Amino acid sequence: QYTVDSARACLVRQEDTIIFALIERAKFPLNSPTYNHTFTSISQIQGSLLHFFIRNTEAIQSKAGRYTNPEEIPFFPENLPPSVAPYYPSSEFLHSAGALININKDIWKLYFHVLLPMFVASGDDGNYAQTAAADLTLLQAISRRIHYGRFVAEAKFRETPQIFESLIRAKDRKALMKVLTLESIEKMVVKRVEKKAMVFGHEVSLEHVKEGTYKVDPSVVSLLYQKWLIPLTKNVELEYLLRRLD
Ligand SMILES: O=C(O)C(=O)C[C@]1(C(=O)O)C=C[C@@H](O)C=C1
Repeated sequence: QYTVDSARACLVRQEDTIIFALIERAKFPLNSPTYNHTFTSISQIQGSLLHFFIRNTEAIQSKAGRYTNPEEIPFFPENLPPSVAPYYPSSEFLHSAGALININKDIWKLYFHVLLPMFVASGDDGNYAQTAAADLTLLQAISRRIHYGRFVAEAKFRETPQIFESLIRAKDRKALMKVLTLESIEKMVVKRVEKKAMVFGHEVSLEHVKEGTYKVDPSVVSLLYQKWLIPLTKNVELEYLLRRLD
């Protein structure tokens, strides 16, 4: 079962996943042909190599059961094949109306237009398939983190329903956002991810740990959390709560 504390612990663990995924994507330059809709001339591939890669990977993952887990949300939910994996009964923690919140289209646009240019170098090294794979891993990690706001919100609601119910009925977004916001925790998250990016991103050899060079810029990681990941998680929390009494 989820509690506010266990949900927070999960967000902390997801930081590791996101930072390693950032490091893996930052290994490659922008590699813009990956995203070019006219680059692939093979008739089997329609659209960009990235679209081809992600649609097909999501189809396989869907068959293998990835999206039977409510923590996972696909980027292309249209026409996904059903899971063929054995059914595993999971407890239904989320309220059904809010469980369906999906802001992956916004995350997609944000990722390619704003985030990616912040932490990859310009250039082209020809590793387009590897680039698409690294993008998908990172997009999935970011999407899971932001949509995890549904679980955080449900846990908060269950701990103190009396605080939330009247605000939800009044659709008082401003007051709800105020209750959901804990500035001290946000500051801690932003500082911690910067530190993790330093620790995980060091060049390590047997002789020494090289100071001052990082595989992904720690200040970019903290900015990413401060400006986008935390605010979007809070938006998901808010939208979830607004549907909580439906
Ligand atoms: O820890 C919480 O209470 C959350 O709601 C998560 C989170 C975050 O995104 O990290 C979001 C809002 C709070 O202001 C603090 C942190």
